[in-house]
This record gives sequence, structure tokens and C-alpha cells, in this order.
Amino acid sequence: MNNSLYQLPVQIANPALFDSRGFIAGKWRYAASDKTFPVTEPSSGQILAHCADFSQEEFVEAIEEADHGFRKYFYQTTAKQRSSLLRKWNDLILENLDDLAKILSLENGKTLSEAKGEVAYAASFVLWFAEEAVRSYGEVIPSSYQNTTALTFKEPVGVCGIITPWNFPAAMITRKIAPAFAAGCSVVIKPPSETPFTAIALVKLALEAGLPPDIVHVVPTKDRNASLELATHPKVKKISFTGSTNVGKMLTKLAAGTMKRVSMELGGNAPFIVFDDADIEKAVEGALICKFRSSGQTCVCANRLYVHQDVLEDFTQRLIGRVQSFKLGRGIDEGITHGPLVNAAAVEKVKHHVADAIEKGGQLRYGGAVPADTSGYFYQPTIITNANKDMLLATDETFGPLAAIFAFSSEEEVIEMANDTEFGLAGYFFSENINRVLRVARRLECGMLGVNTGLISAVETPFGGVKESGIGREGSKYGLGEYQNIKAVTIRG
Ligand SMILES: NC(=O)c1ccc[n+]([C@@H]2O[C@H](COP(=O)([O-])OP(=O)(O)OC[C@H]3O[C@@H](n4cnc5c(N)ncnc54)[C@H](O)[C@@H]3O)[C@@H](O)[C@H]2O)c1
Ligand SMILES: O=CCCC(=O)O
Repeated sequence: MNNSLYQLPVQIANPALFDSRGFIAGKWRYAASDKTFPVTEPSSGQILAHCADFSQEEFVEAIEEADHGFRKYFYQTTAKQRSSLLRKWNDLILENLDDLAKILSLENGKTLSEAKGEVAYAASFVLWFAEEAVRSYGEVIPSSYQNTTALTFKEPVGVCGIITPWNFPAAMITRKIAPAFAAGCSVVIKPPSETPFTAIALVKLALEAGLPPDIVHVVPTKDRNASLELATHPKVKKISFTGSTNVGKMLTKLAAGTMKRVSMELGGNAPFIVFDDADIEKAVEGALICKFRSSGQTCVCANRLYVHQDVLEDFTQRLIGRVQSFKLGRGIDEGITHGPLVNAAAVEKVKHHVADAIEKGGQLRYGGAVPADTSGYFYQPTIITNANKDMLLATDETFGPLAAIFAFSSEEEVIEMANDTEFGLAGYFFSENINRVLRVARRLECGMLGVNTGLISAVETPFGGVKESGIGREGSKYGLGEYQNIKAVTIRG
């Protein structure tokens, strides 16, 4: 029998990549209890496969083994050795890009071209941190004591607990574990239960690249309490989480019990501002990317579109014109531009936000319903104007294909509206006036800003938020330091 409890509904060149087992203590295995959980294909609502469902005891086993592997030898590997393993892993990901993208598209629902883009994006973190690994320098500090030298060493933090969301099943994992390996850490990964198979496939390739078996563990589970071991076990020295703000806060509180390092990449509520001096065509292009990418299910998706009253109708008409050409359908099928939402609850949330907005005075300009002829978790791309701050969508991340357009009349007013949120992940604005660009860029409260673009994600750019959108930065030259401790060494004589 295939290692998966089901066969994939499409052919892949390397069938061994699709596996429903976890990898703990050097072995691919099912849970000791034989428990599994179903994983659904969002495009059809049908079960894709069942995945091994591990217990708290199995998390403890993985953590202890990861600690052992870290101490035994990974800590002592050279940066060059780790860099070369990461390079091999990057090559294998790219060689298997088509297969990984198919697995990802099936379990997540995103289109095959989006899935291929994500796998390439995921690989870019592996290559980046292969390069960073060998350029991680300590310092010599001028000491204030006579005849004394002060130095810093950068050391791996140790075992890292990794918890990631379903919306980027590949990239959210590599953005964490590539810098962890580059620094010399070991990892225990709890992949999202909606999309565990991409993570499992990536770990298979990491092992094939030569990463030592006892420093990488992937432990799927549907039992949230079991995975909390990653936030409480004293041998875990760092927890790196991407997901919703509420869960991030809960994990941070638990991690405080043993003073773990934390990286928290949390929810957003991105403002997207179109000033009256903007290039409207550019703004529409930006909105298509950052509102409707992955059907609105990215943490950096625009959630509130603020458009100056003088250009509002022009912008809205042009946006409707472009959205009309979207082709909704099964992500993996040819010609589809937009896939489904992840599950029925996600569809219900969009429905609820749309109904609430209409009840509070919003004007439905496009979409606004579940398409009649689909069986999966679909919702039409939807555009609502006359949005206001009392609507749920003003404060709560919709995480779906709903573009809510608010009118504004002055720069001062829109900055206040944009900053009126506890979140601060991404923001976007469009203006052709350089003075305004610099002024507004300084005043918007967020970790990442797109100016005259809807595309901000790239390996070299620090990814992360302010306010309740998180702690820490991923990717870029800052990402490696999140997995390192700085040790100060003062030498007399
Ligand atoms: N800032 C970023 O980089 C970033 C990136 C992607 C997604 N996100 C955010 O993630 C959210 C969407 O993802 P989601 O719905 O998977 O988030 P989520 O918080 O529900 O789940 C994220 C992960 O945490 C696990 N989890 C959920 N509840 C848990 C609990 N009580 N105990 C232990 N583990 C638990 C999930 O199984 C999953 O692996 C959005 O808010 C989005 O903005 C942020
Ligand atoms: O969903 C959030 C992460 C997506 C990205 O890195 O662009």
C-alpha cells in the first residue's frame, strides 16, 4: 500500500512525496494509537486523504530527540556544512516543484500557478538562509576595562517549535526552518491540520538532502492540546508561530512559563489607500494582487480599501471590470484564476461580513453570493462601496474575496482611519506625489508598506508586523538572528 491512506486524484512524478505519516526520532510512522484525521480538498469538499494524528506523548518524544540531536552534533557542524545541506534541499525543492505544487493546490485549493509560485517562494528562503549561514559574524567590542577584549558569539537557540497556518503550506514552513537550520537549531514542526501533506513532502526532501534525521521532526495532529507541548516543554527554547492573533497571544503566554524566545507572525487588517493624485490603473492592479491573491486568504491582503471621494467611482468601475474576468474553480484545473476558500467556516465568515455590511448601509456592487454551480467552498469575488467603521469588516480580518471600499476626503482623515486598528502588519497606498509618499509612509502604523504596488513579499525584505500583528521579522538579513542567541565573552589579559 502507498504510505498515504488514499491515492492523490492527480498523477505526480514522485509518488513517494505524498505521504500521510509523521517523522519522529528518525522514522516515518503513524501514531501509536493509529489515530488519523481527514484532510479535505476545498475545491470539492471531499476527503483527499487521512493523516496520522499524533499524541502529546509523541510530541514529547520528538522534542527530546530534537534536543538530543541538537546537542549531540548539529550544534558543532560548521556554517559551511549547514549551508551546503540547505543548498541541496533548495535544489530538491525546485526539482520537485511541479509535484509539490500539485499536493499544495489539492490540499489548500489555491490555483496551480499560485501553488507553483508559492513553492518557488518557499525555496527562495532555503537558498537565502544557505547564503546567510556563512555570513553570520560575531563582533569585537572596544572594552572599557584595561587589557581586556570583549567578543560576541552567535549561537543557535536550540530546539525550535514550529506552528504554521494552512494559507501558505510551504513558504510559512521554510521561512522558519531554513533560518533555524542555518543557525544550527533543531526543529519540531506541527503543520496545519488542513494542509499537512506539503509540510511532510518538504521534510522528505530535507532528509534526502542530508539533513540529519534527529534534528527534523514533523508531527501532524488535530489535537491542539498535544501541540501545546511546543509552547510549554522546557527543552523547547523557541516557539515560532504564524497564524491568528488570538492563538499567538495564547502561545506567547504559555511560552513565558519557560521564558522561550518567540516569533509571532499574526493577523492583519491592512489598509489600502488610493489618493486623488494616484495612478488609478496602478491602484487597480495593486488591489487585484493584494486583495484577491489566494482568494483573499493572505495575512497581507488588503482588508479596508480607502479611496478618495474624487476618484472613487472611477476606481470602483475599473476594479469591477477586472474582477469580472476572474474564473473561479478547482485550483488544480487549467485556466482557473481563483480557487476556493479553505473550508465551510471561511465561507460563512465572508457571508457574515457581507450581510453585516449591507445591513449597515454598504452597497453591493459586484458578487455577494456563493456561486450556484460549485460543490466546494467557494464565494464570489465581491465589491461593496459605502463601507463604514461600524461594519465587522472594518475591525475583523475577512480573509476572503471581499473588497470593501470606504470614501475619504483628506490625508489627515485617512491616516487616522487607517491606523484605527489594533493590527499593524501590512499597508498599501497609491500616490504620485513624492512628498506625500514620504509623509504617509512615516505615519502609517504597520511593519510592511507597499507604495504604488500590491506586491510586497520577497525573501530579501523583512516580513513582520507591529502592534498586535506580531513580534519578530522573517526572511531578509534579520531572519537568522531570530534563531540565534548572542553570547558576550569578556577576556582579560
Ligand atoms: N503574519 C504572518 O506572517 C501570517 C502569515 C499567514 C497567516 N497569518 C494569519 O493566520 C491566520 C489564518 O491562519 P489560521 O486560520 O490557520 O490561523 P490559526 O491561528 O487558527 O492556526 C494557525 C496554526 O495554529 C494551530 N492552532 C490553532 N488553534 C490552536 C490552539 N488553540 N492551540 C494550538 N494550536 C492551534 C493551527 O492548527 C495551525 O497550525 C490569519 O489571521 C492570518 O492573518 C499571518
Ligand atoms: O499569509 C501571509 C504570508 C504571505 C506572504 O509571505 O506573502
